[in-house]
Amino acid sequence: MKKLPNLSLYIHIPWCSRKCYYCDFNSYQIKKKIPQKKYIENLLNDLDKDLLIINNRKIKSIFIGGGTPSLFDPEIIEYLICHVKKKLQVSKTAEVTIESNPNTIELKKINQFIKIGINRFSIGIQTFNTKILKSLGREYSRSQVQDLLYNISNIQNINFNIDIMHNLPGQSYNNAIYDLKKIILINPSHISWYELTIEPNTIFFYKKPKNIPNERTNLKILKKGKYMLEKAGYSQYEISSFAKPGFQCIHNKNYWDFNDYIGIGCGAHGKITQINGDIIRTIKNKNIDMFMKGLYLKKKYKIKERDLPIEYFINKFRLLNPIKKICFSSKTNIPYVNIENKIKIAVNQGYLLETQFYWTITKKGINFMNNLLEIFLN
Ligand SMILES: C[S@@+](CC[C@H](N)C(=O)[O-])C[C@H]1O[C@@H](n2cnc3c(N)ncnc32)[C@H](O)[C@@H]1O
Ligand SMILES: C[S@@+](CC[C@H](N)C(=O)[O-])C[C@H]1O[C@@H](n2cnc3c(N)ncnc32)[C@H](O)[C@@H]1O
Ligand code: SF4
Repeated sequence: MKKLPNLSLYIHIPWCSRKCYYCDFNSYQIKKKIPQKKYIENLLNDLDKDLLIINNRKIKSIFIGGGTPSLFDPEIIEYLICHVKKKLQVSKTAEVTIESNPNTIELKKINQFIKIGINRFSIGIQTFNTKILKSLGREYSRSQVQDLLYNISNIQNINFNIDIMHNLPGQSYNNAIYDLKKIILINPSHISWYELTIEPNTIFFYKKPKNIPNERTNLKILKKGKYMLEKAGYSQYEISSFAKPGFQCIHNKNYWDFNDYIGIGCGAHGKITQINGDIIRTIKNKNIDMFMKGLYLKKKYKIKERDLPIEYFINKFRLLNPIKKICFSSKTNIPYVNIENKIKIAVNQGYLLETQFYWTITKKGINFMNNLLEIFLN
């Protein structure tokens, strides 16, 4: 029987204390008390439906993302994890992440989460500059951030990630480098350094910030930032991800390696390969009220063969390292000859290097990723 790809579980919690102006993730500002228990029951029912298509496979990682899942009580998250483990075989060494931001988590909560089996924390800081934070629609006090980061970095052997952003409104070269310097001093095991993108359906899309750094400044920030991160022992293994040795994010890497994942919760998506080679995409309802009424599934379909190369490369190219050619066929079930011509075009245009066993993305390919990916559009 054909070996199926690794499988992970993504759990979406869609509430936030407020909605940031740049964010297009499926998240909603809390208006009344969150019906935590009711939502978790629905998550578990949603999972039951997906169990039918996963063939009893073992789960290698769990990611509780959002939104802001740390808004939930640890007892409720414990109930969730406990029941997930009854329904699925979760590997004993599974990475279990929870996302948080500084105004929804403190030392006591971190310790409670550790006790119930969370072994990776992801904290969204974005920037230390209060003025810039405000312009993003985010607010937390300086002492909240300082206390949290001091406390978490003093927990022995803790695995934690910090999200920060650059290319922010009003952010100078010095501001951006100062943020990175501060993060490096805190010494997290993982840093996600995102460039702000203006996404449709966000406040920034309708009211574009005027004072975003120009391209020259942004390139300077990127060059210096990467140098600082590498010098501090973080190696870049994905466009925006930097990790200390042994701390690459197993869950996110699973996506980029085009492996499988179950996605439960409002707006979550999943990708699940079947024994016959079909790759099934699931997309859950984004609307909380509909989800709570048991209308979990929005769409479920077999990914068309003609769409698989672009889906594969959108993920794989993010990892920047050489791609083993045989992996393409083993993950997509498409013979290599089907994409041979497109690869030739990408090589001729200088976006890819091809050797007997590998494809490697060039500097030009990284800088003009969209042009490279366009070649694989059918
Ligand atoms: C979905 S959020 C969840 C984390 C948590 N709610 C928080 O904001 O701290 C994950 C991360 O995505 C990044 N992000 C969200 N929107 C972005 C955008 N438009 N451009 C770049 N990064 C973005 C932010 O760094 C954020 O921390
Ligand atoms: C942008 S990444 C941030 C990861 C973080 N930097 C880390 O290293 O842990 C995480 C976000 O992606 C989104 N996400 C990930 N997997 C998803 C899925 N299967 N369905 C829907 N959203 C997903 C969620 O909004 C989640 O908060
Ligand atoms: S960035 Fe995080 S806190 Fe802000 S709206 Fe998005 S999910 Fe919520």
